[in-house]
Formats: sequence, structure tokens, C-alpha cells
Amino acid sequence: MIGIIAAMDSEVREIKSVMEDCFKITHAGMTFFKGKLKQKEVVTVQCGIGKVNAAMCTQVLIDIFKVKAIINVGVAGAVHPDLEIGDIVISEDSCQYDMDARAFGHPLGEIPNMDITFFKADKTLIKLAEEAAIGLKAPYRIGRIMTADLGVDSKAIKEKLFAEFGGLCCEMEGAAVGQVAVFNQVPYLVIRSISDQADANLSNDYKNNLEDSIKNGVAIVLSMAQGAE
Ligand SMILES: C[C@H]1O[C@@H](n2cnc3c(N)ncnc32)[C@H](O)[C@@H]1O
Repeated sequence: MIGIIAAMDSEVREIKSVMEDCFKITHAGMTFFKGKLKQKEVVTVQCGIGKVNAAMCTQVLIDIFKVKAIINVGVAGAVHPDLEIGDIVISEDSCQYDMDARAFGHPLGEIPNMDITFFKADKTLIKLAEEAAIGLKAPYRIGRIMTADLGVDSKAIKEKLFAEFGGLCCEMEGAAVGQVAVFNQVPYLVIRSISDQADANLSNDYKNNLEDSIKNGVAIVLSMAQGAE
């Protein structure tokens, strides 16, 4: 069983529309759709926006649904200067850049007393996603995804983030899924499609590109399901 987590309703709707034998289970206020995607057993869920929602949802997928791998799909703001709207970012790892315990002597982004800043994604899932992107001729990059409970709409913030962490894009769930998955030793991957440039045009970009960007990300997940053993 593979868990697919998305923050938003339209992402789940896209995936659900191609699932078979689908039924609904509600847990912790979230609706899980269990069924088959290209013959693979999957459970798809809308976790809502933000790190706490994403973390809660990931733990439920692991404990209740016993998933063997987790894919978080969604949209993100571009941080790497060469990324364009619609491009795909595949996580090599992820970090929580709003974890700031520097006042207690810990580096920015490090989870205090746990000695970890970057949550490594699963190599096999990375390869599957890359093959899917190549197959779909979708422009993609593999690299770091940066997560916080913050919508980034400033060139200054994104430049600071790039300098500090070298991440490709910013969003609000990936590294929360990453932390829970890594601590539970469950393979995970984040796939993001760029919906905006994380700058002052955020609200316009986001509104105009959301639906197309969502489709790009979901297409990768569907193609991965097709290709996986
Ligand atoms: C608002 C939703 O879209 C993603 N998202 C898309 N663009 C950005 C951005 N510039 N900053 C933060 N999150 C973003 C988040 O992950 C969240 O789920």
C-alpha cells in the first residue's frame, strides 16, 4: 500500500478520478480514499495546508493504513533562479527552514537534540519519479525542498533561503512528511510542480497557474504508479 498525500482538494480530486474500487475512510478529521491506481493499492488523502497537518496525516498513514511508502505531491514556489512555472521538482531531501532554535545554540533548520536538518528521500522513489518526468517530457530538477509554515512572496526571503539551504523550491508540507517518514523508517518522496516564483506576484501567479501545476505533479504520480513493480 502506497500513501499519497496532497495539501489541496483539487489534487486529491485529480488522483481520485482515476482510482478504482475506491472507498472512503475518515480518521483524525481527514478523509482517506483507499483503492487502486493502475492496479497498485493506494490510499490518497488531503492533509490540508501546513506542517502539523502534514505530519499528523503521515503518522496516520503509517499507523492505521500501514503504508510501505509515501509520496507527497503538490505545488511550490520557485527558489532556484532557473526554475519556471510548471517545472517539476523531485526531492533529494527536504528541510524545515522555520525550525529556528539558534537561541539555544542549534543551527537554523536543525531539529533540536535530534541532530538532523535534512530528511533524505528514498532513492528508488527518486528514480521512479525521474523516469516518469523523462517519459512525460516534463522539465524537472532533483534537489532540496524547503518547508515552513510560511507562504513566501518576497524575492529577499527566497534569495536568503537559497543562500542558506541551497534548496530548489519552497512549500508548506514536504519536510513534515519527510520527518515523520524518516523517523518511522518509511520511504518517502516529495514531488512539486512550480506554481509561482515566490515573489511579489505570488497571488496572481498562484491563482493563474494552480490548476495546470497541480495536473503536472499528479501526472508524475500517475506515471510512477504505472511504471512501479
Ligand atoms: C499554499 C499551498 O501551496 C504551496 N505553495 C505554493 N507556492 C508557495 C509559496 N510561494 N510559499 C509557500 N508555499 C507555497 C504550499 O505547499 C501550500 O500547500
